[in-house]
Amino acid sequence: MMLSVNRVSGGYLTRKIIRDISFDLHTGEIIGLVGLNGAGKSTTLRHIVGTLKPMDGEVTINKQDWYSQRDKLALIPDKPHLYPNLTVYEHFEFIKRLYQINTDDYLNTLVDRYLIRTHINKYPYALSKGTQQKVSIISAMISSPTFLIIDEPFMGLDPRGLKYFTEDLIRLKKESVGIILSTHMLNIAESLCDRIIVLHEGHQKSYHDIPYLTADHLKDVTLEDIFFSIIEEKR
Ligand SMILES: Nc1ncnc2c1ncn2[C@@H]1O[C@H](COP(=O)(O)OP(=O)(O)OP(=O)(O)O)[C@@H](O)[C@H]1O
Repeated sequence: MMLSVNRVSGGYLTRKIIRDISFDLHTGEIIGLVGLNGAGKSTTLRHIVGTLKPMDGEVTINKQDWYSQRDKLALIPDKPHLYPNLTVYEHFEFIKRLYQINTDDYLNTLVDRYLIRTHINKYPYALSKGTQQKVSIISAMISSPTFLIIDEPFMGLDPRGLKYFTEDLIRLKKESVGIILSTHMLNIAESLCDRIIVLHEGHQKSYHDIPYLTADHLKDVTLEDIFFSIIEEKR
């Protein structure tokens, strides 16, 4: 199965932020999206999950319109969007009903893995930022998406959460989930991703396979070196 971003341009009202973005995401691969603050990473992801409609171009899943395929997508946003009037338990129940999930096995595994059990009856206001982020991660994972779209997930996580989340991304990739990961952590992007897109001022500046980045002629070059050479080109 393939998610295709075909020459997508878009932004907010009349303000165009991203221009002519194109790539294909296959199931079982992780694409990293990196760029400076304001480069347009979140805006790109919003076009993929359908929060924003492209001004030009289109997003398709298996060549079908995004709308008909939207249940195959899940988003982990950079800031968790939790409902203030629902407890953690009620959030998970809501997702279970929405996606008609009949078993708690996977949910229970994740709740223990991310140490959420003691918070299960709390409302979002009583949760730390990192715990809210974990609730958002679990909510996205239990919906068993074909494509998981992730916006800068690492910032609020403690070292243990970071380790388990990174391992979960590798597991999901093995289970044939296609993942887009927007992040500022270039070392994590380099180790986890199959391909990297560098976005700069709304333009897709580089789109490389990790095998290309680690090929002989670039063997002493890191993603960080490539990143800086791209973003400082014009200065
Ligand atoms: N809701 C919005 N309404 C209007 N403009 C917005 C909105 N969200 C973002 N922008 C603008 O779009 C541009 C790109 O922002 P975006 O959040 O996509 O960047 P980013 O690469 O994700 O940055 P960061 O790394 O800081 O998260 C910025 O100039 C920002 O001001």
